[in-house]
Amino acid sequence: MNQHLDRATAAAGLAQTARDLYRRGWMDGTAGNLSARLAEPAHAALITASGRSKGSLTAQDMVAVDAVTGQPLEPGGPPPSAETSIHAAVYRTVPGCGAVVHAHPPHATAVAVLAARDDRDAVRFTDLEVIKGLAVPDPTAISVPVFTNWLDVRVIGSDVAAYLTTNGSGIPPVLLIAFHGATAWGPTLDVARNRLECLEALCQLSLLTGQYPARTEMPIRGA
Ligand SMILES: CSCCC(=O)C(=O)COP(=O)(O)O
Ligand SMILES: [Zn+2]
Repeated sequence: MNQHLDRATAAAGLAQTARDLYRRGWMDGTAGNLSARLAEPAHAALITASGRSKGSLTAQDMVAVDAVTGQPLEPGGPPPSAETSIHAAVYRTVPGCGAVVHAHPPHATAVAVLAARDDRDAVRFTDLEVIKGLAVPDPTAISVPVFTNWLDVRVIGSDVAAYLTTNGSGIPPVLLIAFHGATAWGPTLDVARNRLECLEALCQLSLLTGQYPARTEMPIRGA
């Protein structure tokens, strides 16, 4: 089933989701960006404009971009998110992806900081029930990749695309960016947001229990 949305529905859903995540403290100080695929034109997605407070977005704060390249489709409008290339990397490599959600949730971001300090490129979570919310074949353990927070965001996008292409299906639909935040995706905006919530819950529980996630034993990077 094609779950891609008309522009008004997509804009309303993105603004509502951004308000919700902002109120939770996951999008402070203009942090975060959200996108959803549009039913038309083909290959289009609507993404939040760059640098806006995510607590008070309106339909005018959404930008249509080519979902595969990330290029704006309506020149002269507001600039799309500075992190559009990461969204495009997910859309072009994950079949059926309808939405991407990026935020700076405190516990996920803390784990991304700790992992980077330990020079890890992935963190492993085991046993926690909430893993089941990530739609993975084996819910007893997952490895979540941690990407370098390159100043040139296009390089992060390239790294994400290479990882998703190499590792294919069966990997968790979430990632961490070192010293930065977390991203999740799914067939719909609600599913992508739920998955981001599951990742934040995993990170929170791991930190609360003193079980900072174990080093993954799997080489998960394609490159
Ligand atoms: C103060 S947040 C720095 C940029 C960032 O990480 C982010 O998520 C928001 O970037 P955008 O261009 O989408 O507003
Ligand atoms: Zn960010």
